[in-house]
Amino acid sequence: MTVIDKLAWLEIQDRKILSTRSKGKDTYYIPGGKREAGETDHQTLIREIEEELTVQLSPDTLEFMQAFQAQAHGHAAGIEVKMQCYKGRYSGTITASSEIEEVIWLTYQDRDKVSPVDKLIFDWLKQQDLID
Ligand SMILES: Nc1nc2c([nH]c(=O)n2[C@H]2C[C@H](O)[C@@H](COP(=O)(O)OP(=O)(O)OP(=O)(O)O)O2)c(=O)[nH]1
Repeated sequence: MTVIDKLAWLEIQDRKILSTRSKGKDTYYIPGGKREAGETDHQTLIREIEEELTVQLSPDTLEFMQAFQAQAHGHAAGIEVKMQCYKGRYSGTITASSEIEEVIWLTYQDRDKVSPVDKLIFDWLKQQDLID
């Protein structure tokens, strides 16, 4: 089985989770991306979050939360994505970069608008009473 190795940033404010939508897509993704050869979790996360949202994650504040795995959205059946999720503080102002069309704060009511792995994450956040 192929598993795509991704790091994701779980940023919750006012009991909503930060999500993004790429140009031309109709499904929301939690921000993050794929590891490049030799990168640590922290290096991948910091790079991807800066690329997508133009903010800088503070390395000392990054804290692993949980990993989730499911069918990768937009890929053939059997290709899965594993998202290792971290929380952490940031500096700067969250702004959509050129690759992102929309930045949005979602609640559990928006579960049908996110990818399969994000549905697992939404379920977990709801269970932990972290999102509305
Ligand atoms: N970042 C992110 N990726 C997700 C989420 N849910 C989900 O299925 N994915 C999937 C989309 C793809 O099927 C899979 C691998 O991404 P991809 O192969 O399209 O990677 P990419 O070129 O966009 O690379 P990258 O910028 O994310 O590093 O990750 C999510 O919530 N956030």
